[in-house]
Amino acid sequence: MTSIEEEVISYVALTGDLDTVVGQAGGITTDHFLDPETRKVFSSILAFKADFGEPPTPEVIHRDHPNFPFSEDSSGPIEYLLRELHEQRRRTIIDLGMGAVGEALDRGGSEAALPLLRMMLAQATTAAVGSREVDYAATGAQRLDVYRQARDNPGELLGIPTGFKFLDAATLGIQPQQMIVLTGLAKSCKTTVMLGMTRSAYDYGAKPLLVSFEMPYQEIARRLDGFLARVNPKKLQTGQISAKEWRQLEAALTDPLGEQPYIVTEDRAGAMTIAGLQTKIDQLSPSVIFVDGAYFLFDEISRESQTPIALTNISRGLKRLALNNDIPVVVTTQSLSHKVGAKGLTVNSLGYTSAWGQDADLVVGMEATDEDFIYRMKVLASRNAPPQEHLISISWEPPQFEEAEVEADLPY
Ligand SMILES: Nc1ncnc2c1ncn2[C@@H]1O[C@H](COP(=O)(O)OP(=O)(O)OP(=O)(O)O)[C@@H](O)[C@H]1O
Repeated sequence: MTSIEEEVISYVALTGDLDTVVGQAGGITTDHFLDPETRKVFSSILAFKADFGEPPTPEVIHRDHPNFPFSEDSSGPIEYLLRELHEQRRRTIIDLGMGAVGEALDRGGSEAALPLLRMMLAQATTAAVGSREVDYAATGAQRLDVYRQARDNPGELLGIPTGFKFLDAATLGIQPQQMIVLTGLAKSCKTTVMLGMTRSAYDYGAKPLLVSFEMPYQEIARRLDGFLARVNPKKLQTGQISAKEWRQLEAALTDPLGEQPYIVTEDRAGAMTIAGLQTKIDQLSPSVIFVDGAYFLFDEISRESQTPIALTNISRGLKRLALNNDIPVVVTTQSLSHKVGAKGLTVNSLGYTSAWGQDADLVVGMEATDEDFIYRMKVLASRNAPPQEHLISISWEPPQFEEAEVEADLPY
């Protein structure tokens, strides 16, 4: 079996892409290679690139290091491999540091141990994924490229479409590192809207992972199937389905939905904490994660759930998940009816903690209106759009979303 270090070297040699590994995003140096043999190979790749402007081919590496085991099979995408390398290095720093701190403590007491402990902590923190520094002063040209791209394609979506034109126009899509909070009172169609977003993400080519603390898988699948086949999900349960609807259902479900997986986890116990969600992300590599009923998550720090401190830590933890994994995190959480005043749902309606409003890049509220099936979708808070609202109809016979006309210029 090849190691992660060998897989990274194989990736560079086979694709010629060294920039992803050693560039700002990858942040890998020879220090990340703990095995002396692979470290030697990686050093020689860097030296080759410095001399000739490009990384060596597998043939060149093979000539200098005949025993190096190239592997075309990789245990995950390059982003995963790089994160594993960072993790491996941080573990080693902590492991060695703890040993040294323990020895110092035995010999010279806390006074001797403390400086070592601080040093180990500083090293482990700077080696952390996501703590890579950027030289703002030197990178204007790179940002200019990004701005030029935006100027040449005005209004183009920057992320995954939500399935709602109103939201897409306001946000330009759900982007990596963002945390999006969908809120509302009980039964305000939060889950239904989130399921709509998961489908939109899937159709766009994203690989969603859905964790629901609100609904069992069968019910989620029925609701998704209902919207897909345009048959009321209730009928799929009762069996009272017409011949025409059955044909629609068959046409919708006989073939796989698409090429990539759409994963729903039933392992709620395993996904109950931020660390549990991180493990799921590590195992399943989704490109976007949806958590339905995030207020049910258990906070490992306070060892509580649904208390103000627990919810604050969970909100912070979810945002960290988005940042560290470079994926969008979309969650639903309930608002409190006694926090809904004359203005209706606001960002303060989330209750218990102000963390959701502070940590989220976008807070979307769903509010029932006096009219059946008509809901107000509100941008309650957004880092890059003003508060605004829009009427959405969610009907069930057949199931469909309909939006009032969107006046803004749409990106598509
Ligand atoms: N098959 C159906 N036909 C008609 N109405 C339905 C159907 N399924 C759900 N609804 C309505 O949709 C609303 C619930 O939607 P949803 O579960 O998305 O809300 P929610 O805000 O996520 O609820 P919760 O408080 O459980 O988190 C309810 O008003 C319910 O009556």
